[in-house]
Amino acid sequence: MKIVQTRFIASLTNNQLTAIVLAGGQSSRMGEDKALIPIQGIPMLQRVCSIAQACADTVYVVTPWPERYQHLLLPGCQFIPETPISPSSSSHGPLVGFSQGLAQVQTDWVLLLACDLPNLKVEVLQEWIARLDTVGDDAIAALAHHAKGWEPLCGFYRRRCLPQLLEFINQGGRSFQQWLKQHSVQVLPVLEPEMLFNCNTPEDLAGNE
Ligand SMILES: Nc1nc2c(ncn2[C@@H]2O[C@H](COP(=O)(O)OP(=O)(O)OP(=O)(O)O)[C@@H](O)[C@H]2O)c(=O)[nH]1
Ligand SMILES: [Mg+2]
Repeated sequence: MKIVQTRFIASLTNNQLTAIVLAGGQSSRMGEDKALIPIQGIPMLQRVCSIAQACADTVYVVTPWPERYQHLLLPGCQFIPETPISPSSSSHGPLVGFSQGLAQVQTDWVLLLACDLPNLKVEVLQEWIARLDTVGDDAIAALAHHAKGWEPLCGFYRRRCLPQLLEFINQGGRSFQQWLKQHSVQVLPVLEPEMLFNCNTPEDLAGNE
């Protein structure tokens, strides 16, 4: 008798994961809005959204400027217009933007992506997604790690971390690294570090062409 062993890998399907793309930074180092800069003819925000769509059925773009990006929104992607948390702050940073996106999420896990990641690879993200079911219950996130800390804007968060996140923000916290230090986070393996390349300056842009 032949015994066939099937290796069953439990994995989330696209409708069990939401993606949030952040597009609300000042781009002060770049000197122009990074989200709109074309890489191989496609604006960075649009590139990231199409990768996000390959991973999740629901894709939100959190931004204070939906009108600015309306023309490049892919069908199926939705804006979450960001609101200032204090009248004096024009930009409150990615952590607050993320919290406003997370508040709309219905799935257990969220893929969070910055809009300035021109080298993302769907296959690597899919591989990470396949691991999410094995992440310990105590972990609020699953992220890549490097010498300077976590890679917070290309990784996964549990929806249920929202109350802790809001508490941190209400106490004045604005740093992902500081927030993550307070919690258990699962490390994701980085086999292709170039996919995390972050395009912040004109030199980064020139080097990536
Ligand atoms: N929604 C939202 N996204 C933000 C905010 N601040 C930064 N981001 C996004 O977070 C990601 C990482 O931003 P950074 O590269 O650190 O910085 P930046 O503010 O865009 O640019 P710099 O001014 O050069 O630091 C990018 O996708 C930004 O668009 C914010 O206040 N709201
Ligand atoms: Mg950046």
